[in-house]
Amino acid sequence: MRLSNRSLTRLHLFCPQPGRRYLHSSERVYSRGFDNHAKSLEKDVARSQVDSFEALGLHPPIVSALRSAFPHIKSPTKSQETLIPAVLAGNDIFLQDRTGSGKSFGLVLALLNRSRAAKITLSSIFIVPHRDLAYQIRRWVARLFGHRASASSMNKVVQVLVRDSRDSGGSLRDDDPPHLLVATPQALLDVWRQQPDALRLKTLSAIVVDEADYLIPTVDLAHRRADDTMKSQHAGKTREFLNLVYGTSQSMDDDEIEPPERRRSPQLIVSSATMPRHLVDYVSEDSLWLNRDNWVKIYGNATHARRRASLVTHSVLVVHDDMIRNIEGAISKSRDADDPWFRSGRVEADANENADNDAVWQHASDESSDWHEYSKTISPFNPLALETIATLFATQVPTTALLVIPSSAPVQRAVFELRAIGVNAHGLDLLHDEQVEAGSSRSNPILLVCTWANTRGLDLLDLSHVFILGVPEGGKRAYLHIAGRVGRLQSRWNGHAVMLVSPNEEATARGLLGSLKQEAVAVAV
Ligand SMILES: Nc1ncnc2c1ncn2[C@@H]1O[C@H](COP(=O)(O)OP(=O)(O)OP(=O)(O)O)[C@@H](O)[C@H]1O
Repeated sequence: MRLSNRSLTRLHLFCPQPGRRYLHSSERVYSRGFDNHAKSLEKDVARSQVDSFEALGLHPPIVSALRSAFPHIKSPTKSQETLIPAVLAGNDIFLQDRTGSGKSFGLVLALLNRSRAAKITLSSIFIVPHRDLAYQIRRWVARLFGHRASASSMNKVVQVLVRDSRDSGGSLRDDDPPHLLVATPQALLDVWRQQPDALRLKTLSAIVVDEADYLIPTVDLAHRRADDTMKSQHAGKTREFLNLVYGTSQSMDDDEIEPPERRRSPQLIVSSATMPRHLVDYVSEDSLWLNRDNWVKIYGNATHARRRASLVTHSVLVVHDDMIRNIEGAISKSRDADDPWFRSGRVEADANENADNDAVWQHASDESSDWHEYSKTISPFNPLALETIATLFATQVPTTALLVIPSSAPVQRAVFELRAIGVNAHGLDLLHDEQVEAGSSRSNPILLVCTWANTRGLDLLDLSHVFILGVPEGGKRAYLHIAGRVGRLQSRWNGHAVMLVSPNEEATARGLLGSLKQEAVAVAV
C-alpha cells in the first residue's frame, strides 16, 4: 500500500498497533476455515480423469490457443470434463459447481469450438448479470486469440452488449455479428426492440444464462401459490428475453393446459454455483425454454468442493456505531483539530487547504469533480468500518483484495474515503482497468471496490481477501457468491472472506456463518 506521510499519520493515529486495535475495538465474532498453505490448494483442485481438452472434443486450434494463452491450465476440471462434451452434443444443460471451478471458462471454450452456420450468423449468446462479467469474458477470449487477431477480427469472435456500453454503443452491426455475444438481459431486450433482426434468433445455436439463479429469480412452489404477486415481482428481463426466444410459458396456475412443444433450438445452458430446486423446477417444468427430450444436469464434485471450500476462512467483525467515540479518545485534541477528516464522519475542511501536502488527495481530486462534493457531505459509511478495512488491508493483503459494499452504496465515495486514509483503492472497472488484468504487486497492493450486485462471476487475478460491508441481501446464497471470489482455481493464496457488520446485523451474520458449517460450498439441489 502506498501511503502518503499524512495518511500514515492518520493510520497510526487510529491504529497505533496496526491490526490489533481493531480486533480489540471491533468485536471479533468468530472465524471458520483452515489457514492451509497455497500448496495444498493446488493439490485439491478437482482434476478430471481426462487429461486433455482434445479428448473432450475441442478442436486442435482452440486447444493450442488455450495452451499458449493459459499455460497453467493443463487439464479440464471435473465439471468441464462433462460439460464440454454436453455443450458440443447440443444438450440443454443445468450446470452447477462451486464458485471458481471453471464453469464459465469451460462454457466459453465449448461455445467458441462450435462452428457457425454462416459467417454472418451470431452463434451464441452468453447472458450475464453485469457489465464487468461481460468484459471479463471478452478478456478471456481476447487472451485466447489475442496473439493472432486484430481488434476488428476480434469483434468477429466476441462482442459485449451492455446497456451502458462505452465501447460498442449498445448496438449490434447487422452485417457483422460476432461468433459469441456476451450481454446483459436489458441490453438484449433493447436491441431486440430496436433491431430485432440483429440477434438472428432463428439461426442462433446456443444461449447461456450464467448466474442463472440471480438472473431468473424464482420462489418455491409454496410461496408462489401463497402469494400471487411473486410472479410479477420476479419476472425479470432474462425471463422476458427467453420467452421471446422460446415462447411464453403457460399460466402457472393453469395446471390443466398441456404446454405446447418448444422449439428444439437454440440450445439452453443454465449455470450457477447455486441452483435452487425451484429454479430447476421452473425452467424444466413451467417454462417452455427447455428441450424436454434432451437435457442433462451436471453437478460438481461435492467432496472436492468441500475440501476447496475449507481453504477459505470466513470471519465476521462487528463494528459498533459508537466505537468512533472511543477511538477519538485515543487521538490528541490538537491532532484531531488538525485532522477533521474523520470527526463524526464529516469533513469540514476545504479540500484545497490540504492539497499541497496531500498526494492522495491531489490524486483523488484530479479524477473527478465529485471529489470536491464528497468533502462537504456526510459520509454514508461508518468511518470505523473503513478504518478497519484499511488496517486489515495494510497488514494482511499480499497483493489484491476486493471490498464489496451494499448495492445502493456509492462506489466512488467509498474509493474516495479509502484513498483519503491511504488505501490504494479503485472502483472495479474491467473495461479499462489494466491493473486488474496484470495483477498488482506486493509493493503496491490494490483494493478493488464494487457492489454486492456486481460481484457475481468475477474472476480477479491474485485476490486473497474479500471484505464484505454488511450482510448481503439474499442471505447465504448471495454470501456464497461474494465469498466465492477468493479460493478460486488459479489462486496463489488461500482465501479470506471478512464480513463487517453493525451490531443489529450480528445475529443474522452469525446464523449465516453457522449455516456454512453444514454446507460449506454450493447449495445442492
Ligand atoms: N481446467 C482448468 N484448470 C485450471 N484453471 C482453470 C481451468 N479452467 C478454468 N480455470 C481458471 O479458473 C478460474 C475460474 O473460472 P470461472 O470464472 O470459469 O469459474 P466459475 O465456476 O464460473 O466461477 P463462478 O461460479 O464464481 O462464476 C479462471 O481464472 C480460469 O482461468
